[in-house]
Amino acid sequence: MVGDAATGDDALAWSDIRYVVGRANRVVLDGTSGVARASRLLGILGPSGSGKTTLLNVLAGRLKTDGTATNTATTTTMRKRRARRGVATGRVAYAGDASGRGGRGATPLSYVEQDPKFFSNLTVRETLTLDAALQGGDAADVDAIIRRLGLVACADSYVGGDTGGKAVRGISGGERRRLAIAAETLCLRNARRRRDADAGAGAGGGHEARTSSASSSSPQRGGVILADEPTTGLDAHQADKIVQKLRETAVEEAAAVVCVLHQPRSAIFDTLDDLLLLASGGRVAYCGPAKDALRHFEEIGHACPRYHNPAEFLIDLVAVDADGGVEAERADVERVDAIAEAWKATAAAKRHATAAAALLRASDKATATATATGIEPGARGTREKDAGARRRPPGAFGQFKLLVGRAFKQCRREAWVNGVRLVASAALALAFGGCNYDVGLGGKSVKRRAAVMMQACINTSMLAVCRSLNGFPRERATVSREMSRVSGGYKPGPYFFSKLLVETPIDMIFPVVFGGVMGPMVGLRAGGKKMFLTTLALQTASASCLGLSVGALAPSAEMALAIGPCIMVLSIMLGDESGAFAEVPESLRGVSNFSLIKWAFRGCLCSEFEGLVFDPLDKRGEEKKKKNANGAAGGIAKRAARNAMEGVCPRTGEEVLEGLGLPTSGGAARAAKAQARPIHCFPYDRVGVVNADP
Ligand SMILES: Nc1ncnc2c1ncn2[C@@H]1O[C@H](COP(=O)(O)OP(=O)(O)OP(=O)(O)O)[C@@H](O)[C@H]1O
Repeated sequence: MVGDAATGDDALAWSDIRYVVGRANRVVLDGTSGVARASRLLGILGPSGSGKTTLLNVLAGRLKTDGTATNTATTTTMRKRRARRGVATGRVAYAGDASGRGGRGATPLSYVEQDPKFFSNLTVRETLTLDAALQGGDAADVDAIIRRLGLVACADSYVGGDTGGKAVRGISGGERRRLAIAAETLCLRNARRRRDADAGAGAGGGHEARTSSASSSSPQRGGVILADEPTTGLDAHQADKIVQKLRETAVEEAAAVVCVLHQPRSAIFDTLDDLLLLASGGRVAYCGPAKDALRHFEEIGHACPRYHNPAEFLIDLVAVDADGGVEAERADVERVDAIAEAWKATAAAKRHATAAAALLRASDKATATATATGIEPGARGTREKDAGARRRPPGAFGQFKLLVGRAFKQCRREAWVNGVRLVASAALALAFGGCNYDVGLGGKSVKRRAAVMMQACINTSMLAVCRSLNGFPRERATVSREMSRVSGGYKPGPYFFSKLLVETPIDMIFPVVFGGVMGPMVGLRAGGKKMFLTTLALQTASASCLGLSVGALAPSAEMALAIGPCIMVLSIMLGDESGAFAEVPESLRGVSNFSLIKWAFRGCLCSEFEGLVFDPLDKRGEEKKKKNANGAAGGIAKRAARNAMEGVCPRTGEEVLEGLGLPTSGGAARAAKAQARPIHCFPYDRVGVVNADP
């Protein structure tokens, strides 16, 4: 029978997948069933909007299924309710995974993204070597995979792109896709290796129990690779090459490779082992060997005209054209209905409809046998063969070390960016210093010193927040792909701390340069310089933490860039606890502890005024002040500070601090401690305290 090939090597089966969306309950997938087999390349084809990507997401476990069997009574209301929660109904079963909910379970599974993102300033080889190290894999695999995927010529070129580093020209689009396949194959290989080396865990052993003889004789093979539109945007030659490589990978790894394809040309269609044709409305029109597809459609009255591209013919055949008028649309719907019904009547379709349940039963049975005999499934022959592959993926500290290495490499290769930042910091300091040149020690200098401190705090934190808000969301897609990998996926902690350890000290240099140049120009107290610069440096670290947290918690880069500045403005509004510039209402005093500016400003004021002795006869800066005064002096101070602002010269800085309600000794050190707190307790997993009360 057409489409009913050998059944002993099903690696993945799904049955009766149904998914509806929106208030109108639009059906995206309508009872879709099928199988993917080990060592074969299955192409999913269909008109635009037929649900190809949605189905791939279901197979990947990105869109969960509820695990209901084909004939389980599920009411329409239940289905709708689940759809509203973003859950599809039906079953997805991987060989070796008994859950039926489409999760990856113990089955090695890799997903090749449509637009794969990598760290732009690592080379192809470095990218794969780091992946292998994170997965506890064999470095020799990297060279083999580079050769297999035809990446030898570009192995030492930067990956390029604008994510995860500076925007650089790198490898071509085709090479990038092949790199993605290489990375995911490596991941699959290491996941399998670990599963097989983990004789005790053995949940994936069902795979060997059921898959081909090649797979059982070599524990290093098997698994599933899913690829979403890997040829989109490539020229015909590159697209051919990608599909060819996917097929080679399926054979070499004995893996089931499933890919969504858009309008493939004949050569690509010929490369496919199996074909799943989805009709408009998410129904299956065909699922079986690609070479038998045209015969099946000929048998039901739809012969492919000579010299037509079979892929285009089939896609057109199952498409409903809503723009061609009512009659044409009705004819299309009737044709597609007939094709879907004809497929349902085939023996292959009936087998597919129950294949997922069979796969789950087989997994259950393998697990039960293993429990009864004490021999773990998949353990057969693996201990001896895989003795050298027992290396475990590194733990959190090992991951941290590897990620620090990458962060360091990135920073080294972006040295020119830091050079520009250094020059910009010095230039900004000159501008600040020029505007507030030599404020002197007279009464008027109190206000000007306070203003300089506030401006320095705002400038420092804004620069640090903007940098991490701009940088991190660009890395995020790459990082979340790496984190979610079935093998070598790391936790957020090692990643964030590696960034903080490498990037923050570099970031701290710029405020120190800024303060170091600006301070003497303004005439800030020399004795307070060390604490002033420390405060600015800590301020940068706190602001970077805030930027990274917002970047991690916001769902998109755009939202992060919208939220970050709002938090900064609030921080500025609530940052002046002393009331030197703006009164913070009593009811908001508690909230002001979360202000990024508050502790930095307090630290700067304390470091500047503690130990400062004023000179009432010093009139430096006053003439200029009169010109600029504009009558604004009235609102900026209170108590003794107000007197000082109005020209009544205090004797010491402590008097000013007392007037502002700040500690007269040790205040800067305590503020620094408060600033450092969010760096110790980096809140990467929640939006929370940014600056805590000391
Ligand atoms: N969560 C969702 N909410 C609303 N509509 C959705 C959702 N998921 C999928 N759809 C709709 O379901 C249909 C199928 O989407 P899908 O991306 O799977 O199609 P496709 O066959 O891959 O299309 P294309 O070939 O154009 O990429 C589309 O019309 C899409 O808009």
